[in-house]
Amino acid sequence: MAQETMSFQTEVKQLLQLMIHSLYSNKEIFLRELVSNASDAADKLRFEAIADGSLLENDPDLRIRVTHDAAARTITIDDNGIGMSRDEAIANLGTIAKSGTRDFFDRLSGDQQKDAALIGQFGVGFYSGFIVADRITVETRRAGKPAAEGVRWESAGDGEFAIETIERAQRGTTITLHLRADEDELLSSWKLKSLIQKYSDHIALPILMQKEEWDAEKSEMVVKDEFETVNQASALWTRSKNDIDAEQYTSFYKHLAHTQDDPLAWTHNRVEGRTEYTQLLYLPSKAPFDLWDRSQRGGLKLYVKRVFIMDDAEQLLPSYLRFIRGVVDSSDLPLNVSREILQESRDVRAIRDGVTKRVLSMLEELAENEADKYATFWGEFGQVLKEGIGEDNANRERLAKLVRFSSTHDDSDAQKVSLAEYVGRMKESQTKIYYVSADSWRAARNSPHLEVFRKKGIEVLLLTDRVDEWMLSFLTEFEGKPIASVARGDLDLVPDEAEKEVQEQVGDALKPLVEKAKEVLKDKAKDVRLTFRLTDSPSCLVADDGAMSGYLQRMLKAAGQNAPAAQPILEINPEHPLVKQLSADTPHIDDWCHLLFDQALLAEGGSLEDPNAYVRRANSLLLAAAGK
Ligand SMILES: Nc1ncnc2c1ncn2[C@@H]1O[C@H](COP(=O)(O)OP(=O)(O)OP(=O)(O)O)[C@@H](O)[C@H]1O
Repeated sequence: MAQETMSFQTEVKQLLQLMIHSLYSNKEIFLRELVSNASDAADKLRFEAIADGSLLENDPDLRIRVTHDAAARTITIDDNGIGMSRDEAIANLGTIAKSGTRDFFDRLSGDQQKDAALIGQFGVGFYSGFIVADRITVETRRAGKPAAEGVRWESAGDGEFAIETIERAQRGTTITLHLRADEDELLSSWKLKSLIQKYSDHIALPILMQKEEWDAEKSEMVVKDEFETVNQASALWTRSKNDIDAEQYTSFYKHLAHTQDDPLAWTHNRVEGRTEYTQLLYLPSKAPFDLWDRSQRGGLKLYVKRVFIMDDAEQLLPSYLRFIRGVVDSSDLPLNVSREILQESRDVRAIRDGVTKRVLSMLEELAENEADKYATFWGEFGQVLKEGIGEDNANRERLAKLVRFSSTHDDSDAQKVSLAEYVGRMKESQTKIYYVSADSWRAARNSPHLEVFRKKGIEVLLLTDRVDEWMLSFLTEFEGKPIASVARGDLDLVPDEAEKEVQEQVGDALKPLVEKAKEVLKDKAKDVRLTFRLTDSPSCLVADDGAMSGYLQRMLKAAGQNAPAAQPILEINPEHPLVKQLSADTPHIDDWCHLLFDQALLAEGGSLEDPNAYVRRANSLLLAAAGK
């Protein structure tokens, strides 16, 4: 077929512009990206060859070759992997197939380091070749297709590419980079080798380069025809821990997670017994952009006896650990395992339990020994881990120890306090762990419900994450201490004798006022009672024991769910100067009662059903106070 010229998808054009101009300081990544694609292509072939051995033709030893030609000023990356058909080449090298393209552009920050990290996450690796090349030629043939169905693709990265059918004996893909004028530095075996060792050492496939030898006569290095392997070429996780240094672990992680960031921690071990597997699990230091999308696949790469089977094997991890990256290599699963089979398999369940335990141990160790790193982890992934309290019955207790809160103890919005620490600081007479929830840290901290706790010096946890209330519906106690909302039910803060006496007297005196308020507010409040939990506020709302707090009701409503409407209880502070002015027959007492209720609702972040009525009442009371 004759040569055809086609246009890149608009996004590719934009991406190329961006790549060439803003990633220049990171240009070395091109080799890592192209080698990584070649390695993926070999994995795909090995996988397809399980079902159809003939795909390997007469060339079963998979490898990558990296060569350069100083005279032609080219670098070539050649693999004998799966290759591409004409249609695949057009689709893969002319568009950005992944749906996240728009997201990619939305997320560009202008910061070169950060943008470079995004490139990997969004799978636009191939185009990075254009950072150093002003023309790229790809010659390829899909495994299983005849030699006559080879393909040549070529582009100068300027908006168009040419494609034609060629005769190609060799299966797989050869990518030739025609270097830009100022990239001569790359035309050196030493340079290329050091880049491979820096970025691609962990690739399980041999990466071959031509040998070079010193020629005394010419007094220069000469390139031989013979090839040698320049990387370790064994899957990192199959090697013994003692033979792997931190840098190798880190570089493998970067390859796996498509990121430039170092991991926070990792754990690597072989599990023996009824189900045998090797696991290498990493804790990232940064949350990916799609962490909140629970439908997003996430998880581990699955290998069976070193053969790559699938990415994102989500069955190997519970969803609340979806931020973990890593590899599981099983000795027991069949090579032709599918996602459906994974769901059913007992071995997979055993692996999933094992992986979960391992991750929890890693987190426990971090929390115990490396507080700074644990704080980083918590900041990035704490909210996701909290989902585990609801989802993972078996590990709930372990997870409860890992959860961190902000609290009135250190008066900071950083979530640093563990339940164990809280319990350690509990007052002698205190029987419960107290918390308050609100939309923001500031609102929680200023909640009227906290007033009595401040007075008594009792610590209260400040909950502001959306998952918190949901989580606590599963976590009702810790080390035998009930966890209780300060806004729900009766507080069991035992008053001392003197307080009790005063309370009884005041209670009797204000009975008529309380009865009046009950009657006036019968459509709004389930009950009205006096409270001694407030100092600075005249009133507050509490939920009945067992009922949902106002905050949770509002949250569910905002999420479009039907929250059962439960009326709150209005509590009035008899010590407040405003309340002290009131009695059942104060003029406008109905308006005063509504005002006490509406103010309490506003103070806890709620919204009024009839704001107009509130304004009218407040104004008429202000006018009355002004004597008008
Ligand atoms: N050497 C190769 N052999 C076969 N197919 C390839 C090769 N290089 C690239 N491709 C195909 O082109 C596609 C696009 O490659 P590109 O590097 O841009 O993104 P990706 O590999 O899908 O994503 P990521 O870089 O995140 O892994 C690949 O998914 C693959 O299908």
